[in-house]
Amino acid sequence: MNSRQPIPVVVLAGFLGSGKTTVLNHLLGNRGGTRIGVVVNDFGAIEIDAMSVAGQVGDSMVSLGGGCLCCAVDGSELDAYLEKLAAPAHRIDVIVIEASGLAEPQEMVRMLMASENPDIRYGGMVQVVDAAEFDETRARHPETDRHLAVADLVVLNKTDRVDSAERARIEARLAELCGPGTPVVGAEHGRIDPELLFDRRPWTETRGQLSFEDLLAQDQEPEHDHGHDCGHDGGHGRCSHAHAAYESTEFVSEQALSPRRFIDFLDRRPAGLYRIKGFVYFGVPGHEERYEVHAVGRFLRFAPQPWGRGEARLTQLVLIGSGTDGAGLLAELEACREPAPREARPESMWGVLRYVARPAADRARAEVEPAEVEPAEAEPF
Ligand SMILES: Nc1nc2c(ncn2[C@@H]2O[C@H](COP(=O)(O)OP(=O)(O)OP(=O)(O)O)[C@@H](O)[C@H]2O)c(=O)[nH]1
Repeated sequence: MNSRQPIPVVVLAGFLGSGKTTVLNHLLGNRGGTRIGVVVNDFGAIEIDAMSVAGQVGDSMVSLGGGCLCCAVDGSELDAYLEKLAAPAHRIDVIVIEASGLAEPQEMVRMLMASENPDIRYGGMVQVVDAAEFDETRARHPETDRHLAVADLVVLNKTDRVDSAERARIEARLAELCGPGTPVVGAEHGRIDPELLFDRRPWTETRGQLSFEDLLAQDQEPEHDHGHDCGHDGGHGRCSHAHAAYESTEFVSEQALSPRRFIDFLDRRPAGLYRIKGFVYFGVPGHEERYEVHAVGRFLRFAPQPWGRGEARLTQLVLIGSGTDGAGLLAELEACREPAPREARPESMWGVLRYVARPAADRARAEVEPAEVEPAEAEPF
């Protein structure tokens, strides 16, 4: 069995100076043992300290050390660089593209969705917004509103530069401009929880030979020995970040979940629920695989995969959010349990299958807008 999963590619967009590079540097500096591939259009923009020890890998690609590779591209080269970054030898877990200057974010998303590269999959679009320049940016760049409408997650950055009344006004405006239920995460200096975008592995998982830089980073981040510092200790734990408070709710079920009820739950998920990850067992005849689920904001994907040999048929989910009602979410998930999955009709899977990435050939033909492939509502049947 080929255990290699396609690498998620997250698009980080936002207007000039909104803080994309700051967010990126924060993600790189707090990635735990996760190996990140970064695509930027200008190395100069990356300020991470590791650049000082960066080694050249060749072909405009540099190693940022400790599991990060970075390449600088223009739009036409993107596919080629994604292919290079996704090469198994690099063991990259997630790729982040800083979209500015490369292409319109929609174009980027379309390109990723049409990509024939089986080693990557589109992983959602994050739009960074400068709180202090909100009105000016919209006035100068009317396309901002279009970008916000297709974002899966919005980072309202530079919240230190506005007072609470102004922040509330911007958040209310964003709620109108963004797609229904799109989460808006406030941040100072781009400090968002990396877990909102990708899984952070424990250091030990990806550490082969310890490099000097690995040791240095571990020294600086002693809390990373469990892979993250969010106090995700099962149940409904509060995160201990000084900059933001996120809660993590975990759900495990030995019983299958009803696809219809689960899709209904996902369609109704509150905007404060920023991320869902894990896998689901539906057990519907013909669809007994392990369905990996990945949601970033409104972005939602399922990926069916075979179960490992002897692996228990379980559903295991982690839900990360802010201001979420953990007990309420668990109660809703409990209500999704299905005691008799084998009696379910195959059509009951349609709602789930709509979120499974289709083969590249189909995707290229479809020429769809992101909003159309991430419908907000389940199929009525
Ligand atoms: N006060 C304040 N400044 C910030 C914050 N985030 C970023 N900055 C500053 O804003 C400036 C622009 O940040 P960048 O991260 O370079 O923004 P960018 O979107 O990558 O910019 P371009 O690459 O030019 O599009 C830098 O001087 C940052 O230090 C924040 O939350 N608060």
